[in-house]
Amino acid sequence: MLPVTKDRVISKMPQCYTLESCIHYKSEFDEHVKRASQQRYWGNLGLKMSKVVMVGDLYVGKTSLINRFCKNVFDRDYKATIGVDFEIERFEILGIPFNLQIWDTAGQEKFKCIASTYYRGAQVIITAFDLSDIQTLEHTKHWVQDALRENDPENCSIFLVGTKKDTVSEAECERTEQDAVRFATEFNAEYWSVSSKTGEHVKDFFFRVAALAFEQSMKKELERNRDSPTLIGNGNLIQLEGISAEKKETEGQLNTTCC
Ligand SMILES: Nc1nc2c(ncn2[C@@H]2O[C@H](COP(=O)(O)OP(=O)(O)OP(=O)(O)O)[C@@H](O)[C@H]2O)c(=O)[nH]1
Repeated sequence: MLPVTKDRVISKMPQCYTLESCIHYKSEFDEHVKRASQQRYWGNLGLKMSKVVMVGDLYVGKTSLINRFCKNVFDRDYKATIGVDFEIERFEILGIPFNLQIWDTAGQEKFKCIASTYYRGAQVIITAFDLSDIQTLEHTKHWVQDALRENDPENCSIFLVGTKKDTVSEAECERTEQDAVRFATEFNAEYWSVSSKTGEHVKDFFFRVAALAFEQSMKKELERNRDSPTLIGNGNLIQLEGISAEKKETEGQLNTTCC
């Protein structure tokens, strides 16, 4: 099993990728897992939700991918996304509730300016292309650039997803994947191929997204906690006979001056 790293490109999705294994194989994670058992420790962390934005050309299957995962449905009729839409999907990782807020954005040019206002604050950017339409792959670069413009690249995980796997032959898929992996390497993304129609790889893909987002948000919290040393009380909190210690001290100083 391959270790989980942000910058590794998966040319072929390992079938055995599960949320548990993703987490388990991160060596750095062991330390966190131990601490996770200390409920008080986790109780102090604000691990709740990560924002995911899905971008890509119109008709590549962004809405279908989200609907397959969140509602387990597939609609063969095309209904263009107008502006944006979102779903919240709940996970429990290491016993900790963790949500993904998945934003579906419109691929149509006329809605792009509305959709792009929702890119901000994303921890995960998913850029989708149609495996049967190579042009849509070429456009992913621009979609990622646009999404990154609104975010800190250091804090974003990027996924490149080839959709409609059921519509291409094995050979055609492999040919396109060679280009896709090249693109993914260029923008430091993980590559996956899925079919919303059959459901192939869809669940594993979103589990992987959740695992990475969770790990990212946990690391951020740990760093934040490390930077701010625990303060046990302060002048305003420790009360001496109804007057704060800080106030007493000030008064004491005043008194000393007077006498
Ligand atoms: N065969 C097949 N068709 C798919 C798949 N995913 C999506 N489609 C079809 O492709 C068309 C476009 O899908 P959407 O999910 O609406 O595409 P979109 O990227 O959200 O489009 P915009 O909202 O305009 O940006 C629809 O007719 C879907 O039924 C798939 O995995 N296999």
